[in-house]
This record gives sequence, structure tokens and C-alpha cells, in this order.
Amino acid sequence: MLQIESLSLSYRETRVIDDLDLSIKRGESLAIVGPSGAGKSTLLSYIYEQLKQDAALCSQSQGLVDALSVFHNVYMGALARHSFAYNLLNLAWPLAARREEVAKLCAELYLEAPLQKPVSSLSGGQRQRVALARALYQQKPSFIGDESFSALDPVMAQRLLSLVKARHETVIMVLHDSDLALSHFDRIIGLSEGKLVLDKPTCELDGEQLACFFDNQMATS
Ligand SMILES: Nc1ncnc2c1ncn2[C@@H]1O[C@H](COP(=O)(O)OP(=O)(O)OP(=O)(O)O)[C@@H](O)[C@H]1O
Repeated sequence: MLQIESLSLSYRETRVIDDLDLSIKRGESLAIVGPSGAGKSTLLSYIYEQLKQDAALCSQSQGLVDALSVFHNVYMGALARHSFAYNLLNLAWPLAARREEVAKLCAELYLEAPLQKPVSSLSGGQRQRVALARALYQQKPSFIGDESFSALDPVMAQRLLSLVKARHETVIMVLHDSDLALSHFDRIIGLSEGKLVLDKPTCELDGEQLACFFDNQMATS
């Protein structure tokens, strides 16, 4: 699905990803872990650029439009699936079928906020679920997420990750939660200072190894 060879990425003169090789297979669930500043988001953005035809991105910055409602923000996930005129109509006077679709999706994400509520008035966890709903509403085969559950409690994060996995063939996510990585992903890769220092099937890893990794003590695997 994606073959990356000798990838180096820089911001101005600062190298952030350094000579990285990585292959990702269709159908995989891949967690990207590592300390803050290791280059995880930079690598994830690169991966999304390569796969964006078939992938929905749920980024750390979310990109929600604060002044618009929950419905409008979620509906934006479907813009590419419909004509300009149809989208314009739906954004001005949402059709009952689309409202029901968005309401059903929000309910599946345990998002209780009224659809007409502006996202500016939502909590951090609710905003994160609106961003997640918008990504799911794209209905793409692959999901690419950057700490998509960071504002949610562990039980909610587990539930929503299960839902994301049930709806996508391939899932690639940056995670800061080792339990989530171990319980829901086939493979875990770890970055440290822009280098790939871990790449193993989850079944070959345990919590202690990953805890060391998150504590930034792990040597090259
Ligand atoms: N737009 C940018 N311009 C300049 N430097 C950047 C930019 N974005 C990120 N960086 C730098 O690149 C490095 C890697 O950042 P990146 O966000 O990829 O790391 P990360 O592992 O995702 O970190 P975190 O877990 O804190 O989100 C950091 O040193 C960061 O300061």
C-alpha cells in the first residue's frame, strides 16, 4: 500500500525525519509512538499526503469551524461525495436524511450535543468527537489519526477506537496511550529524534517495553 524508503524531512534547516524506511500494508492497524518532538505528526502528515485519495485524516489541530454547528462541521466530511449544488442546499437547509445520518453517527460516538449547537461552545472531548465524526463521515477505506482520543477517558477511547477500526480497512494512528496501542493495533512503530527505533508486531511487545519507550529510555530495538 505504501513503501517509504530513505525518507528525510526538514523544517528549514532542522531535520525532523531522518533516513526512515517503512512499508505499510493494506489492512494493517499501525500505531506510531514516541516522545514529544520525535517527529510522529510530521511522519503522519507525510503518510496522509501519499494516501489521501483513499484516507480520512483526523488531525491534532482538528480544523473545526468554530462558528458553525455540529451538523455543519460533520457534514463537511461528505463534501467530496456530493455535487456543489447538493452541498450548498444541505448546508443551508439540511435534508432530513442527511440530518438523520449525522445524528446517528454522533450518537454512535456518544456525542450528546444538539446538532445545531456551535462547536465553539463544546468541551474539548466533544470537539474531538465532532472531528472524529467528520473523518468517519468521509467513508474512506483508511483512517489516519493524530492523537484522536487524547481528550477522552480510557473507556471512551477504547470504544471509539473499536468503532474506527470496524469502519476502516487500514488504520494508522499516532498514540500516547500504550494500553490502546497494545490492545487494538497489529503493529507498533516507535520514533526517537526522527529515527525509526522500533518496528514490531504488537504480539512481540509488552507493556513494560512500551512504557520504557514512552519514558524515552528505550535504546534502538
Ligand atoms: N511547522 C513547523 N515548523 C517548524 N518546526 C516544526 C513544525 N512542526 C513541527 N516542528 C518541529 O519538528 C519536530 C517534530 O515535530 P512533530 O510535531 O512531528 O513531533 P511529534 O512527535 O508529533 O510531537 P508531539 O508528540 O509533541 O505532538 C519538533 O521539534 C517540532 O518543534
